[in-house]
Amino acid sequence: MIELDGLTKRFGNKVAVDHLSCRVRPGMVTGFLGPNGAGKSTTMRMMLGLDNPTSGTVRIDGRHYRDLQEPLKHIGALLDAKSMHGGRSAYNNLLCLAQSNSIPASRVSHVLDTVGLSAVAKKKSKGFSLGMGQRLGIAAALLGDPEILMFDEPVNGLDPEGIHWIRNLMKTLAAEGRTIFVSSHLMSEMALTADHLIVIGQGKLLADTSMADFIHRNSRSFVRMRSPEQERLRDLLHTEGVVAVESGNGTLEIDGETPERLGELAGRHGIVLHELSAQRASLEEAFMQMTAGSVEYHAHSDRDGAPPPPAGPQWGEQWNQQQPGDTAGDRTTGV
Ligand SMILES: Nc1ncnc2c1ncn2[C@@H]1O[C@H](COP(=O)(O)OP(=O)(O)OP(=O)(O)O)[C@@H](O)[C@H]1O
Repeated sequence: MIELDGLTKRFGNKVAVDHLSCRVRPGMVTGFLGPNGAGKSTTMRMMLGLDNPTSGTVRIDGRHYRDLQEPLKHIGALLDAKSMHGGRSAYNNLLCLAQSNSIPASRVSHVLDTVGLSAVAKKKSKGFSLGMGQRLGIAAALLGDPEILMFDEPVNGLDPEGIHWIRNLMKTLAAEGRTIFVSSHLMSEMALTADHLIVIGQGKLLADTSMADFIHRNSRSFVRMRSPEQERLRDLLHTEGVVAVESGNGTLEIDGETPERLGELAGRHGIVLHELSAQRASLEEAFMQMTAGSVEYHAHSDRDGAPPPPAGPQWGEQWNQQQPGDTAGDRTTGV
């Protein structure tokens, strides 16, 4: 378990992490989300004792990182894949780490095998591709067989096979009861990997909840219907008090109803349907919805001449408006 209590980090006037309090629990993959500059890397660096908090605390299994003896046996991390000594072989890089934490040399070969780098174990790591460097960083994280693992953008540079592999590795490690904490900007990948999400914006905690709950609260779900007898269908829905909105291409969108009820209704009146589908937003859409208009760093296209987006709601505002009552262990915090 990783415990953050009032964790705060200032760089001069810049508050990178702002009174962050949350728990990263064992037995699941917890995704760490936030737009560029939200404070994710700074938070992870403080967890590993690489940055000192301005105030607040972070504990690894109840202890400060600096108080852990042989820390690689408690927490393994992939933060910067380029942090390896380029002039050393993959094997020797890992051997040095192993020796500094009293880890038997046999683990080096074991983790190189796990990440698929055995064939290049004797090659200098400066010649490694981005993906190979990423695998070596993951091997280092696994070296001490720790109960807690932290990965910052682990799929960066990996090919599709590598992405599939790291996804399954994280799920397997979580199923063994370990604490897995992972950041990524790849929402589609995060949606497939994480069970739980911690979301921050401008250094503050915005959401600490299950993946399903996050998507449910931050996205619209509706039923889409299409029929060659659209007039009859519209009349029927109107008569039944169902509000349908036309969305172009002859489709109707209906909020607050189930496909089962609408399908049965159409069936009872002999109306042919060409489409009846439940529409649920993706994690990416839910994330964009939550962060709309409040991201710190926007890109603008010069070519389309579009003006910058209007000032939207602040981070987490929409989230806070949608609080029907938290479930145990799940919560959100206002900005
Ligand atoms: N050493 C530093 N000195 C000054 N400012 C810093 C330093 N490290 C981070 N910051 C600032 O703190 C804020 C948070 O940065 P951080 O790298 O933690 O964000 P992030 O969520 O990891 O971003 P990204 O998704 O782009 O990697 C940013 O505004 C960044 O410019």
